[in-house]
Amino acid sequence: MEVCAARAPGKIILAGEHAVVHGSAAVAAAIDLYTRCSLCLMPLADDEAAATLELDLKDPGLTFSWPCGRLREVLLTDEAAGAREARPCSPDRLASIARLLEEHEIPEAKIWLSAGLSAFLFLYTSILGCRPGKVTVSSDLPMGSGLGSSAAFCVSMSGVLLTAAGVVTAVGGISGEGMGWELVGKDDLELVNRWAFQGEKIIHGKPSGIDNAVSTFGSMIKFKKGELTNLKSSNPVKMLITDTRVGRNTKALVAGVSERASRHSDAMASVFNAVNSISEEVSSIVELAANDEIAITSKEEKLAELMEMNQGLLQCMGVSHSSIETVLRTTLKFNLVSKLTGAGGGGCVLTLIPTMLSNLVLEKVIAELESHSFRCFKVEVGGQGLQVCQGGCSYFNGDVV
Ligand SMILES: Nc1ncnc2c1ncn2[C@@H]1O[C@H](COP(=O)(O)OP(=O)(O)OP(=O)(O)O)[C@@H](O)[C@H]1O
Ligand SMILES: C[C@@](O)(CCO)CC(=O)[O-]
Ligand SMILES: [Mg+2]
Repeated sequence: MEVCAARAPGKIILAGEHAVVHGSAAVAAAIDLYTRCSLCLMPLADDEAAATLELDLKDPGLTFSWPCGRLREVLLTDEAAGAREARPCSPDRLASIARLLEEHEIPEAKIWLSAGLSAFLFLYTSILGCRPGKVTVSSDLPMGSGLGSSAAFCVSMSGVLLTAAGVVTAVGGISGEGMGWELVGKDDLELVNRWAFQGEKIIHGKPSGIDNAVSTFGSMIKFKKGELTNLKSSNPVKMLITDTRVGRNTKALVAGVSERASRHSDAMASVFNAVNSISEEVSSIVELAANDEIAITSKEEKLAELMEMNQGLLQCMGVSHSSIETVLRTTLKFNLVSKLTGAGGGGCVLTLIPTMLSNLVLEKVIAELESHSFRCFKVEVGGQGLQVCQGGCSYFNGDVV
Protein backbone atom coordinates (compact mmCIF):
# COMPACT_ATOMS: atom_id res chain seq x y z
CA MET A 1 0.00 0.00 0.00
CA GLU A 2 1.58 3.30 -1.09
CA VAL A 3 0.59 6.41 0.82
CA CYS A 4 1.19 10.02 -0.03
CA ALA A 5 -0.50 13.31 0.79
CA ALA A 6 -0.69 16.95 -0.22
CA ARG A 7 -2.09 20.13 1.29
CA ALA A 8 -2.95 23.41 -0.39
CA PRO A 9 -4.07 26.71 1.15
CA GLY A 10 -7.16 28.80 0.66
CA LYS A 11 -6.87 32.45 -0.31
CA ILE A 12 -8.22 35.94 0.09
CA ILE A 13 -8.61 38.41 -2.77
CA LEU A 14 -7.58 41.90 -1.66
CA ALA A 15 -8.73 43.51 -4.91
CA GLY A 16 -10.04 42.58 -8.33
CA GLU A 17 -12.36 39.57 -8.08
CA HIS A 18 -14.76 39.16 -11.03
CA ALA A 19 -13.00 41.93 -12.99
CA VAL A 20 -10.00 39.54 -13.23
CA VAL A 21 -12.18 37.15 -15.28
CA HIS A 22 -12.56 40.02 -17.80
CA GLY A 23 -8.83 40.81 -18.02
CA SER A 24 -8.29 43.25 -15.13
CA ALA A 25 -5.51 42.83 -12.58
CA ALA A 26 -6.28 41.34 -9.15
CA VAL A 27 -4.30 40.88 -5.93
CA ALA A 28 -4.59 37.72 -3.85
CA ALA A 29 -2.78 36.05 -0.95
CA ALA A 30 -2.63 32.54 0.50
CA ILE A 31 -4.01 32.05 4.03
CA ASP A 32 -3.11 29.46 6.64
CA LEU A 33 -6.29 27.39 6.23
CA TYR A 34 -5.67 24.22 4.21
CA THR A 35 -7.33 21.42 2.30
CA ARG A 36 -5.53 18.09 2.73
CA CYS A 37 -5.78 15.07 0.42
CA SER A 38 -4.23 11.71 1.17
CA LEU A 39 -4.08 8.76 -1.20
CA CYS A 40 -3.57 5.04 -0.60
CA LEU A 41 -2.85 3.34 -3.88
CA MET A 42 -4.00 -0.28 -3.58
CA PRO A 43 -2.04 -3.08 -5.26
CA LEU A 44 -3.76 -4.34 -8.40
CA ALA A 45 -5.98 -7.00 -6.81
CA ASP A 46 -5.96 -10.64 -7.91
CA ASP A 47 -9.69 -10.34 -7.72
CA GLU A 48 -10.22 -7.73 -10.48
CA ALA A 49 -13.93 -7.49 -9.74
CA ALA A 50 -13.29 -6.35 -6.17
CA ALA A 51 -11.03 -3.41 -7.13
CA THR A 52 -12.58 -0.02 -6.31
CA LEU A 53 -11.82 3.67 -6.26
CA GLU A 54 -13.01 5.23 -2.99
CA LEU A 55 -13.41 8.87 -2.05
CA ASP A 56 -13.93 9.86 1.58
CA LEU A 57 -14.99 13.49 1.99
CA LYS A 58 -14.61 14.29 5.68
CA ASP A 59 -16.29 17.72 5.63
CA PRO A 60 -19.66 16.84 4.16
CA GLY A 61 -19.19 13.43 5.83
CA LEU A 62 -19.85 11.39 2.68
CA THR A 63 -18.01 8.51 1.02
CA PHE A 64 -18.26 7.37 -2.58
CA SER A 65 -17.00 4.25 -4.26
CA TRP A 66 -16.76 3.15 -7.92
CA PRO A 67 -15.79 -0.34 -9.11
CA CYS A 68 -12.71 0.13 -11.31
CA GLY A 69 -14.33 -2.06 -13.98
CA ARG A 70 -17.32 0.31 -14.15
CA LEU A 71 -15.01 3.33 -14.52
CA ARG A 72 -13.26 1.60 -17.45
CA GLU A 73 -16.57 0.70 -19.07
CA VAL A 74 -18.10 4.18 -18.87
CA LEU A 75 -15.00 6.30 -19.43
CA LEU A 76 -13.72 3.95 -22.16
CA THR A 77 -10.26 4.33 -20.74
CA ASP A 78 -7.88 2.32 -18.66
CA GLU A 79 -4.44 3.78 -18.82
CA ALA A 80 -3.90 7.42 -17.96
CA ALA A 81 -3.01 9.21 -21.18
CA GLY A 82 0.07 10.82 -19.59
CA ALA A 83 0.21 13.01 -16.50
CA ARG A 84 2.97 15.31 -17.74
CA GLU A 85 0.61 17.37 -19.87
CA ALA A 86 -2.59 18.84 -18.40
CA ARG A 87 -5.55 18.23 -20.71
CA PRO A 88 -9.03 19.77 -20.60
CA CYS A 89 -12.06 17.61 -19.85
CA SER A 90 -13.90 17.11 -23.16
CA PRO A 91 -17.72 17.50 -23.22
CA ASP A 92 -18.04 13.73 -23.93
CA ARG A 93 -15.92 12.82 -20.94
CA LEU A 94 -17.86 15.24 -18.72
CA ALA A 95 -21.10 13.59 -19.86
CA SER A 96 -19.67 10.12 -19.01
CA ILE A 97 -18.62 11.38 -15.58
CA ALA A 98 -22.14 12.75 -15.04
CA ARG A 99 -23.48 9.23 -15.80
CA LEU A 100 -21.17 7.75 -13.15
CA LEU A 101 -22.42 10.31 -10.62
CA GLU A 102 -26.07 9.57 -11.41
CA GLU A 103 -25.44 6.04 -10.12
CA HIS A 104 -24.86 7.56 -6.65
CA GLU A 105 -27.55 9.00 -4.41
CA ILE A 106 -26.20 12.45 -3.54
CA PRO A 107 -28.51 13.99 -0.89
CA GLU A 108 -30.49 16.91 -2.41
CA ALA A 109 -29.14 19.27 0.29
CA LYS A 110 -25.57 18.45 -0.83
CA ILE A 111 -26.09 18.48 -4.59
CA TRP A 112 -23.48 21.28 -4.90
CA LEU A 113 -20.90 18.55 -4.23
CA SER A 114 -21.40 17.05 -7.68
CA ALA A 115 -19.13 19.68 -9.28
CA GLY A 116 -16.30 18.72 -6.91
CA LEU A 117 -16.96 15.01 -7.53
CA SER A 118 -16.78 15.53 -11.31
CA ALA A 119 -13.47 17.37 -10.92
CA PHE A 120 -12.19 14.51 -8.73
CA LEU A 121 -13.14 11.77 -11.22
CA PHE A 122 -11.64 13.75 -14.08
CA LEU A 123 -8.32 14.41 -12.28
CA TYR A 124 -7.97 10.89 -10.85
CA THR A 125 -8.69 8.97 -14.03
CA SER A 126 -6.67 11.38 -16.22
CA ILE A 127 -3.59 11.17 -14.00
CA LEU A 128 -3.71 7.61 -12.62
CA GLY A 129 -6.12 5.82 -14.96
CA CYS A 130 -8.64 3.46 -13.36
CA ARG A 131 -6.30 2.13 -10.65
CA PRO A 132 -7.78 1.08 -7.32
CA GLY A 133 -7.17 3.53 -4.51
CA LYS A 134 -8.62 5.44 -1.60
CA VAL A 135 -8.56 9.23 -1.45
CA THR A 136 -9.42 11.12 1.74
CA VAL A 137 -10.11 14.86 1.78
CA SER A 138 -10.39 17.11 4.82
CA SER A 139 -10.39 20.90 4.96
CA ASP A 140 -10.18 23.87 7.34
CA LEU A 141 -11.96 26.01 4.72
CA PRO A 142 -15.68 26.69 4.67
CA MET A 143 -16.92 25.33 1.32
CA GLY A 144 -18.46 27.69 -1.21
CA SER A 145 -17.66 30.82 0.84
CA GLY A 146 -15.12 32.79 -1.19
CA LEU A 147 -11.93 31.46 0.41
CA GLY A 148 -10.97 29.36 -2.60
CA SER A 149 -12.13 25.96 -1.31
CA SER A 150 -12.60 24.69 -4.88
CA ALA A 151 -9.06 25.72 -5.85
CA ALA A 152 -7.51 24.25 -2.68
CA PHE A 153 -9.45 21.03 -3.45
CA CYS A 154 -8.16 20.89 -7.07
CA VAL A 155 -4.57 21.87 -6.16
CA SER A 156 -4.20 19.42 -3.27
CA MET A 157 -5.88 16.68 -5.36
CA SER A 158 -3.64 17.31 -8.40
CA GLY A 159 -0.63 17.49 -6.05
CA VAL A 160 -1.28 14.12 -4.42
CA LEU A 161 -2.16 12.37 -7.69
CA LEU A 162 0.90 13.68 -9.53
CA THR A 163 3.10 12.73 -6.57
CA ALA A 164 1.67 9.19 -6.64
CA ALA A 165 2.26 9.09 -10.42
CA GLY A 166 5.94 9.88 -9.74
CA VAL A 167 5.74 13.06 -11.82
CA VAL A 168 6.00 15.52 -8.92
CA THR A 169 8.67 15.15 -6.24
CA ALA A 170 9.26 16.86 -2.92
CA VAL A 171 12.37 19.03 -2.62
CA GLY A 172 12.76 19.50 1.11
CA GLY A 173 11.18 20.04 4.49
CA ILE A 174 9.62 23.16 5.91
CA SER A 175 11.49 24.41 8.93
CA GLY A 176 9.56 24.30 12.16
CA GLU A 177 6.63 22.31 10.79
CA GLY A 178 7.80 18.82 11.75
CA MET A 179 4.80 17.18 10.07
CA GLY A 180 6.55 15.67 7.08
CA TRP A 181 5.27 18.36 4.71
CA GLU A 182 7.76 19.23 1.99
CA LEU A 183 7.97 21.91 -0.67
CA VAL A 184 7.79 21.26 -4.41
CA GLY A 185 10.06 22.68 -7.16
CA LYS A 186 8.93 25.44 -9.54
CA ASP A 187 8.44 23.27 -12.66
CA ASP A 188 6.41 20.72 -10.71
CA LEU A 189 4.28 23.51 -9.22
CA GLU A 190 3.60 24.80 -12.75
CA LEU A 191 2.33 21.34 -13.78
CA VAL A 192 0.13 21.00 -10.67
CA ASN A 193 -1.26 24.47 -11.36
CA ARG A 194 -2.18 23.55 -14.96
CA TRP A 195 -4.02 20.37 -13.87
CA ALA A 196 -5.77 22.20 -11.01
CA PHE A 197 -6.95 24.84 -13.51
CA GLN A 198 -8.62 22.09 -15.57
CA GLY A 199 -10.39 20.92 -12.38
CA GLU A 200 -11.45 24.51 -11.55
CA LYS A 201 -12.94 24.82 -15.06
CA ILE A 202 -15.28 21.93 -14.20
CA ILE A 203 -16.34 23.60 -10.92
CA HIS A 204 -16.36 27.29 -11.97
CA GLY A 205 -17.18 27.28 -15.67
CA LYS A 206 -14.95 30.21 -16.55
CA PRO A 207 -12.24 30.68 -13.91
CA SER A 208 -9.55 33.32 -14.36
CA GLY A 209 -6.97 30.97 -12.80
CA ILE A 210 -6.13 33.30 -9.90
CA ASP A 211 -7.45 30.97 -7.17
CA ASN A 212 -5.53 27.88 -8.28
CA ALA A 213 -2.40 29.99 -8.90
CA VAL A 214 -2.29 31.49 -5.41
CA SER A 215 -3.15 28.15 -3.81
CA THR A 216 -0.31 26.45 -5.75
CA PHE A 217 2.41 29.09 -5.42
CA GLY A 218 1.36 30.68 -2.10
CA SER A 219 2.59 34.13 -1.05
CA MET A 220 0.88 37.33 -2.26
CA ILE A 221 0.45 37.72 -6.00
CA LYS A 222 -0.76 40.12 -8.64
CA PHE A 223 -2.55 38.24 -11.42
CA LYS A 224 -3.56 39.60 -14.81
CA LYS A 225 -4.57 37.67 -17.95
CA GLY A 226 -2.90 34.49 -16.66
CA GLU A 227 0.36 36.31 -15.78
CA LEU A 228 1.49 36.08 -12.18
CA THR A 229 3.76 38.53 -10.35
CA ASN A 230 5.01 37.65 -6.88
CA LEU A 231 4.57 40.60 -4.51
CA LYS A 232 7.26 40.97 -1.88
CA SER A 233 5.54 41.95 1.34
CA SER A 234 7.72 42.24 4.44
CA ASN A 235 4.90 43.42 6.65
CA PRO A 236 1.83 41.39 5.71
CA VAL A 237 -1.49 43.14 6.15
CA LYS A 238 -3.71 41.87 8.94
CA MET A 239 -7.21 40.87 7.89
CA LEU A 240 -10.19 39.58 9.79
CA ILE A 241 -12.38 37.22 7.76
CA THR A 242 -16.10 37.03 8.46
CA ASP A 243 -18.08 34.17 6.99
CA THR A 244 -21.69 35.31 6.65
CA ARG A 245 -22.63 31.61 6.25
CA VAL A 246 -24.84 32.57 3.34
CA GLY A 247 -24.24 29.82 0.78
CA ARG A 248 -23.59 30.70 -2.84
CA ASN A 249 -21.98 29.31 -5.92
CA THR A 250 -19.06 30.90 -7.74
CA LYS A 251 -20.07 29.51 -11.16
CA ALA A 252 -23.50 31.20 -11.03
CA LEU A 253 -22.08 34.52 -9.76
CA VAL A 254 -19.37 34.63 -12.46
CA ALA A 255 -22.02 33.88 -15.11
CA GLY A 256 -24.26 36.66 -13.67
CA VAL A 257 -21.50 39.26 -14.00
CA SER A 258 -20.78 38.16 -17.59
CA GLU A 259 -24.48 38.54 -18.45
CA ARG A 260 -24.54 42.05 -16.95
CA ALA A 261 -21.37 42.83 -18.96
CA SER A 262 -23.06 41.75 -22.18
CA ARG A 263 -26.17 43.84 -21.41
CA HIS A 264 -24.17 47.01 -20.54
CA SER A 265 -20.85 46.54 -22.26
CA ASP A 266 -19.57 50.15 -22.10
CA ALA A 267 -20.54 50.76 -18.50
CA MET A 268 -19.14 47.44 -17.33
CA ALA A 269 -15.90 47.96 -19.30
CA SER A 270 -15.45 51.19 -17.29
CA VAL A 271 -16.14 49.32 -14.04
CA PHE A 272 -13.56 46.64 -14.92
CA ASN A 273 -11.09 49.33 -15.90
CA ALA A 274 -11.55 51.13 -12.56
CA VAL A 275 -10.99 47.83 -10.71
CA ASN A 276 -7.81 47.30 -12.73
CA SER A 277 -6.46 50.67 -11.50
CA ILE A 278 -7.39 49.79 -7.91
CA SER A 279 -5.56 46.44 -8.09
CA GLU A 280 -2.48 48.05 -9.66
CA GLU A 281 -2.44 50.62 -6.84
CA VAL A 282 -2.92 47.94 -4.15
CA SER A 283 -0.01 45.92 -5.54
CA SER A 284 2.32 48.90 -5.66
CA ILE A 285 1.42 49.90 -2.08
CA VAL A 286 2.19 46.36 -0.89
CA GLU A 287 5.57 46.46 -2.63
CA LEU A 288 6.44 49.99 -1.46
CA ALA A 289 5.66 48.96 2.10
CA ALA A 290 7.94 45.93 1.68
CA ASN A 291 10.78 48.30 0.79
CA ASP A 292 9.97 50.54 3.79
CA GLU A 293 9.23 53.38 1.39
CA ILE A 294 5.90 54.12 3.01
CA ALA A 295 4.86 54.35 6.68
CA ILE A 296 2.67 51.52 7.87
CA THR A 297 -0.24 53.80 8.87
CA SER A 298 -0.21 55.55 5.53
CA LYS A 299 -0.17 52.14 3.80
CA GLU A 300 -3.19 51.03 5.83
CA GLU A 301 -5.12 54.23 5.13
CA LYS A 302 -4.52 53.88 1.38
CA LEU A 303 -5.44 50.20 1.38
CA ALA A 304 -8.63 50.88 3.34
CA GLU A 305 -9.74 53.53 0.85
CA LEU A 306 -9.00 51.25 -2.12
CA MET A 307 -10.92 48.37 -0.50
CA GLU A 308 -13.90 50.67 0.03
CA MET A 309 -13.80 51.73 -3.64
CA ASN A 310 -13.50 48.12 -4.81
CA GLN A 311 -16.51 47.11 -2.69
CA GLY A 312 -18.57 49.88 -4.35
CA LEU A 313 -17.65 48.53 -7.77
CA LEU A 314 -18.50 44.95 -6.72
CA GLN A 315 -21.94 46.31 -5.79
CA CYS A 316 -22.16 47.72 -9.33
CA MET A 317 -21.43 44.23 -10.65
CA GLY A 318 -24.39 42.89 -8.65
CA VAL A 319 -22.44 40.50 -6.39
CA SER A 320 -22.98 42.07 -2.96
CA HIS A 321 -25.66 40.74 -0.58
CA SER A 322 -27.61 41.99 2.43
CA SER A 323 -25.47 39.82 4.75
CA ILE A 324 -22.33 41.46 3.31
CA GLU A 325 -23.87 44.91 3.82
CA THR A 326 -24.53 43.98 7.48
CA VAL A 327 -20.83 43.17 7.96
CA LEU A 328 -19.85 46.48 6.28
CA ARG A 329 -22.18 48.48 8.57
CA THR A 330 -21.04 46.63 11.69
CA THR A 331 -17.33 47.14 11.10
CA LEU A 332 -17.84 50.78 10.04
CA LYS A 333 -19.18 51.50 13.54
CA PHE A 334 -15.59 50.79 14.68
CA ASN A 335 -14.13 52.85 11.79
CA LEU A 336 -12.98 49.68 10.04
CA VAL A 337 -13.28 49.11 6.30
CA SER A 338 -14.47 45.84 4.77
CA LYS A 339 -15.05 44.36 1.33
CA LEU A 340 -16.35 41.03 0.10
CA THR A 341 -13.72 38.51 -0.99
CA GLY A 342 -14.04 35.82 -3.65
CA ALA A 343 -17.22 35.63 -5.66
CA GLY A 344 -19.55 37.41 -3.15
CA GLY A 345 -23.32 36.84 -3.07
CA GLY A 346 -22.89 35.93 0.65
CA GLY A 347 -19.76 34.03 1.65
CA CYS A 348 -16.81 35.83 3.24
CA VAL A 349 -15.94 39.47 3.91
CA LEU A 350 -12.47 40.92 4.65
CA THR A 351 -11.91 43.60 7.26
CA LEU A 352 -8.60 45.44 7.33
CA ILE A 353 -7.15 45.39 10.86
CA PRO A 354 -4.88 48.40 11.40
CA THR A 355 -1.69 47.70 13.36
CA MET A 356 -2.74 50.23 15.99
CA LEU A 357 -6.09 48.57 16.72
CA SER A 358 -6.14 47.19 20.26
CA ASN A 359 -7.02 43.56 20.90
CA LEU A 360 -9.84 44.74 23.12
CA VAL A 361 -11.52 46.59 20.24
CA LEU A 362 -10.88 43.69 17.87
CA GLU A 363 -12.59 41.31 20.29
CA LYS A 364 -15.57 43.71 20.49
CA VAL A 365 -15.83 43.79 16.68
CA ILE A 366 -15.74 39.98 16.55
CA ALA A 367 -18.35 39.67 19.32
CA GLU A 368 -20.70 42.04 17.48
CA LEU A 369 -20.22 40.20 14.16
CA GLU A 370 -20.79 36.84 15.83
CA SER A 371 -23.99 38.15 17.44
CA HIS A 372 -25.38 38.18 13.86
CA SER A 373 -24.50 34.43 13.63
CA PHE A 374 -21.51 35.18 11.42
CA ARG A 375 -18.25 33.28 12.04
CA CYS A 376 -14.90 35.12 12.26
CA PHE A 377 -11.42 33.84 11.42
CA LYS A 378 -8.09 35.52 12.23
CA VAL A 379 -5.66 34.32 9.56
CA GLU A 380 -2.01 34.62 8.60
CA VAL A 381 -1.70 36.09 5.12
CA GLY A 382 0.89 35.29 2.42
CA GLY A 383 2.21 31.86 3.49
CA GLN A 384 3.28 28.72 1.61
CA GLY A 385 1.44 27.17 -1.34
CA LEU A 386 1.26 23.45 -2.16
CA GLN A 387 3.17 21.03 0.05
CA VAL A 388 3.43 17.27 -0.27
CA CYS A 389 4.26 14.34 1.92
CA GLN A 390 5.80 11.47 0.06
CA GLY A 391 6.52 8.23 1.92
CA GLY A 392 7.48 8.54 5.56
CA CYS A 393 4.18 10.29 6.29
CA SER A 394 2.05 8.30 8.64
CA TYR A 395 -1.53 7.66 7.77
CA PHE A 396 -4.07 7.25 10.48
CA ASN A 397 -7.78 6.87 10.01
CA GLY A 398 -7.76 8.94 6.87
CA ASP A 399 -5.69 11.77 8.34
CA VAL A 400 -2.07 12.44 7.65
CA VAL A 401 -0.36 12.99 11.01
N1 LIG B 1 -13.23 19.81 0.92
C1 LIG B 1 -14.05 19.62 -0.14
N2 LIG B 1 -14.66 18.43 -0.31
C2 LIG B 1 -15.48 18.26 -1.38
N3 LIG B 1 -15.77 19.20 -2.32
C3 LIG B 1 -15.21 20.39 -2.17
C4 LIG B 1 -14.31 20.67 -1.09
N4 LIG B 1 -13.92 21.95 -1.20
C5 LIG B 1 -14.53 22.45 -2.31
N5 LIG B 1 -15.30 21.54 -2.90
C6 LIG B 1 -16.11 21.73 -4.14
O1 LIG B 1 -16.01 23.10 -4.51
C7 LIG B 1 -17.31 23.73 -4.48
C8 LIG B 1 -17.21 25.14 -3.94
O2 LIG B 1 -16.59 25.93 -4.93
P1 LIG B 1 -16.94 27.44 -5.20
O3 LIG B 1 -15.99 27.88 -6.22
O4 LIG B 1 -18.39 27.63 -5.47
O5 LIG B 1 -16.64 28.18 -3.79
P2 LIG B 1 -15.23 28.60 -3.18
O6 LIG B 1 -14.14 28.05 -4.03
O7 LIG B 1 -15.23 28.20 -1.75
O8 LIG B 1 -15.26 30.18 -3.25
P3 LIG B 1 -14.51 31.18 -4.31
O9 LIG B 1 -14.47 30.46 -5.62
O10 LIG B 1 -15.37 32.40 -4.36
O11 LIG B 1 -13.19 31.45 -3.69
C9 LIG B 1 -18.14 22.83 -3.57
O12 LIG B 1 -19.51 22.96 -3.90
C10 LIG B 1 -17.58 21.45 -3.88
O13 LIG B 1 -18.15 20.95 -5.08
C1 LIG C 1 -14.97 35.57 -8.78
C2 LIG C 1 -13.54 35.18 -9.14
O1 LIG C 1 -12.90 36.33 -9.73
C3 LIG C 1 -12.72 34.84 -7.91
C4 LIG C 1 -13.30 33.73 -7.08
O2 LIG C 1 -12.44 33.52 -5.95
C5 LIG C 1 -13.58 34.05 -10.15
C6 LIG C 1 -12.25 33.81 -10.85
O3 LIG C 1 -11.40 34.70 -10.91
O4 LIG C 1 -12.09 32.69 -11.35
MG1 LIG D 1 -13.97 28.49 -6.07
